[in-house]
Amino acid sequence: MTAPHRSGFACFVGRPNTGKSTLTNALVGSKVAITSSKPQTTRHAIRGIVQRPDAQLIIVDTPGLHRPRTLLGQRLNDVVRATWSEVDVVGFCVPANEKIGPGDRFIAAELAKLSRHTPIVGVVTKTDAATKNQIADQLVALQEVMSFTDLIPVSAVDGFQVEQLSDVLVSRLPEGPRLYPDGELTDEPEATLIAELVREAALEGVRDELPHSIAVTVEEITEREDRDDMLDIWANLYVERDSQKGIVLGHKGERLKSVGATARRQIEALLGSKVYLHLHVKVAKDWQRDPKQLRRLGF
Ligand SMILES: Nc1nc2c(ncn2[C@@H]2O[C@H](COP(=O)(O)OP(=O)(O)OP(=O)(O)O)[C@@H](O)[C@H]2O)c(=O)[nH]1
Repeated sequence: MTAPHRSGFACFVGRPNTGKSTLTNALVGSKVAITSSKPQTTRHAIRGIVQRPDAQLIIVDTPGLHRPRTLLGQRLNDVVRATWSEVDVVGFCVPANEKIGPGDRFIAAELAKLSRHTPIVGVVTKTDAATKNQIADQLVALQEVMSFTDLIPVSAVDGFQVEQLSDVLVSRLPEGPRLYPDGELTDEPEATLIAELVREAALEGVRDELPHSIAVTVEEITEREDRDDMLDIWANLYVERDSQKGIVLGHKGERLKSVGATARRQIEALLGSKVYLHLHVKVAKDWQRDPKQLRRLGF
């Protein structure tokens, strides 16, 4: 009897520089390609898809969890937690060659709340950069921070146990068919979050005039061909009536310009990349009362 096919979502969490991206690439097996096709099953950014004969493992991205200092910081943390609670398995990454610190403990405390519903796999990364004793000590130390369903040391650089990690993650997925067509590797950056940032900026100062009339869609995100540190983002800002369009645009479009500038700065902070924001205002008549429009706007 062959094993049932499994499919589902995983994400890696951990302090910056703990090797999450490199590990994702090692698991996926080739550089993550960017396609424009929008996944239907998740609103989160897809980092890569591990295609195996027996399983499809979709690795999603989360922005880092921070000690929140601002409302936006709290919002971002909410997004992170929402992602964690929607995946089938979480990998908590801690490098073998660095002492476990307060940053790791902060994340572990958050993850512990999740562990009743979601399996958490402890991943000791960068084993190639540590001695056998260091690795053993780190496994013990990590186990003392919180309890895991599995604990595994890996190296994305020399490939040590990458296959085994893939097996462990897959074993935690539910049975199910492929969710994406073969060969499709998708990377949808935080489109939902970007739309939220634009909406926030647009509502600043005019909340009373445009209570709930604004919706934002992110139509496309592309990398500039001639430079890899610049993203072009096309977003539409929908209002319900022509009169509201004037409010959003402001005198000679000045208001929209400043909304765009505010949103751009926040998006750049979020993505860690320079951004050119192409922002267009459109009227979608009475969209709040039109189910078809609502669906199109992501509600
Ligand atoms: N020696 C060694 N270095 C690694 C390994 N994996 C990642 N690195 C290095 O560690 C650094 C951080 O790796 P990333 O994969 O970018 O880490 P990350 O956790 O995704 O970082 P953030 O995006 O900042 O959260 C890079 O310089 C990598 O080359 C590994 O298995 N062994």
